[in-house]
Amino acid sequence: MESAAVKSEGLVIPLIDFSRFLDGTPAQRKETAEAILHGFQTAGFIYLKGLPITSEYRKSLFATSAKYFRLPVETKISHAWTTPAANRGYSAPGREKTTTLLDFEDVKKLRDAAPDLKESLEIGREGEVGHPNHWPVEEGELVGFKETMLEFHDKCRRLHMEVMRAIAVGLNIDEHWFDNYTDVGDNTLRLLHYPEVKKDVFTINPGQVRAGAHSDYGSITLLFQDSRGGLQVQSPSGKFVDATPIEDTCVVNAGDLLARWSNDNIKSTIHRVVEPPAGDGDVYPARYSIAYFCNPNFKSHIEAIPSTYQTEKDRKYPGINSGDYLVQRLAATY
Ligand SMILES: O=C(O)CCC(=O)C(=O)O
Ligand SMILES: [Fe+2]
Repeated sequence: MESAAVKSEGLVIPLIDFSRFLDGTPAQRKETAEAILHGFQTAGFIYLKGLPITSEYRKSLFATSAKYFRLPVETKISHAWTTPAANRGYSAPGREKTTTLLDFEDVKKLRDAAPDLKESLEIGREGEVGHPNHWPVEEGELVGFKETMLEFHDKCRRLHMEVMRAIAVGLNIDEHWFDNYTDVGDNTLRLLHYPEVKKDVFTINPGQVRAGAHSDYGSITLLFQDSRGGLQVQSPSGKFVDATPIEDTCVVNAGDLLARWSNDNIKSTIHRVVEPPAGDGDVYPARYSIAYFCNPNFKSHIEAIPSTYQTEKDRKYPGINSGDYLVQRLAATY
């Protein structure tokens, strides 16, 4: 059943057992779908447990990610991130600055003052014409890397479709309404590594964070975090609240395009990553997370979902192409 994973400063993030949607009775499915929609409408964030992802699988995935980040930086740079349209490859520390600013020059200033302390690898849909993934060479510890990541990409593609089905049930529209918008899997798997860092880096520069405050761009994000902590979500009053790691759960948050698609019925909430709770010693240990950014198929035309408005004049936004919207958002932050 449902309980609160986070409850602070007016922010309530529910913890929901997704197996009750996937395998439950019709009544359990409906109840779970309503809880999920309610979480997205109020916090913009939920935690899901009971996922078809075992803890062994998850451990092995994080171990594979850590092996990738152990590669020498020159090797990683050889398959670097290139353009917003491709959105694939390696980003070295300081490359991307996540922010709520939309102007490239404003973002640049902020990045120069307090670069994000993270590195990442973006993996897009394998086979997207014109945009090959930038795979590391498979040798040594990295043998099997591509297969592991593509398998996980597909598991998450299915999970995205199921979460959108839950949203549809919650909204009282056809359960499969979103299927034609989510089946292609134009989603991005992002491995993230926040390297070990001296504690005084944060005290010397009070603006320093591991990842700057931002909202995500797409439909939903599936976020798998390790046990370190540091993720924070903005409360209705503007305070940042810890979204503490809970074993074997996935944090799911709605993105800006889903907020727009739902006529602002669903919230895309600002979040960031700061230093974890202080432990002993003069360094904060490394943190790993794996984010899967889900999007409506890039070819989709996004217009207010039925049931999220009453009359034509209640529609807040004109229609927009999903792929164009996302590329425009990515272009500001790199
Ligand atoms: O690493 C995390 O926990 C959050 C990362 C994130 O919000 C992002 O990459 O959009
Ligand atoms: Fe994010």
